[in-house]
Amino acid sequence: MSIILIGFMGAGKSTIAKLFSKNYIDLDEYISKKFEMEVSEYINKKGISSFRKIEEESLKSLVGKHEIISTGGGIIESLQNQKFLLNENNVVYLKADFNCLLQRLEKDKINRRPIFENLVRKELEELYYKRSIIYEILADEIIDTTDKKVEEVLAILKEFYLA
Ligand SMILES: Nc1ncnc2c1ncn2[C@@H]1O[C@H](COP(=O)(O)OP(=O)(O)OP(=O)(O)O)[C@@H](O)[C@H]1O
Ligand SMILES: O=C(O)C1=C[C@@H](O)[C@@H](O)[C@H](O)C1
Ligand SMILES: [Mg+2]
Repeated sequence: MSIILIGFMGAGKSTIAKLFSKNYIDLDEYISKKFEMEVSEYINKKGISSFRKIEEESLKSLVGKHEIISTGGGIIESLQNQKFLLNENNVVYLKADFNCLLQRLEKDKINRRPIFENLVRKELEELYYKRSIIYEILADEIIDTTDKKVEEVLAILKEFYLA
């Protein structure tokens, strides 16, 4: 079994997965290593549809092989992935208020996110609300990370799965 973390950009999926288990895989990192370029570069060069296809193949091939998987925020843009995630039993939605996510994303100088960088605030907010409904439907567990430290979120996840 694999725990699969879903949620909007900045929810902390990659951060939490790395801390939860050595046997983690981050989909963005996996794709980046496989194609020897940053995800942002891949999207800019090959387009978002191509990236979504790669995400679909990667998710399917990695589930079951790692204790925890952190997905990219847009994993649920694919209907195929939505169906796939609906059939999985350990999908955890890391959620947070829009303003909280915005603050985290603005502070994060390490990761580049074309979807975040290329949208104005209103567009990003619309995307957030559109996606939030889908994350909720697909989730088996939901952790609200708003105003929670990384360590607190990690402790809640461990309570669910390691207690
Ligand atoms: N609970 C938290 N409190 C404060 N900052 C956080 C928290 N979780 C993550 N962060 C910070 O927010 C930024 C984004 O985190 P992270 O890259 O883990 O998000 P993500 O969900 O993987 O996003 P993406 O969908 O783009 O991959 C990082 O700088 C991280 O340190
Ligand atoms: O929310 C999104 O659509 C994305 C989130 C990131 O994790 C990356 O997967 C990429 O930048 C796209
Ligand atoms: Mg991530």
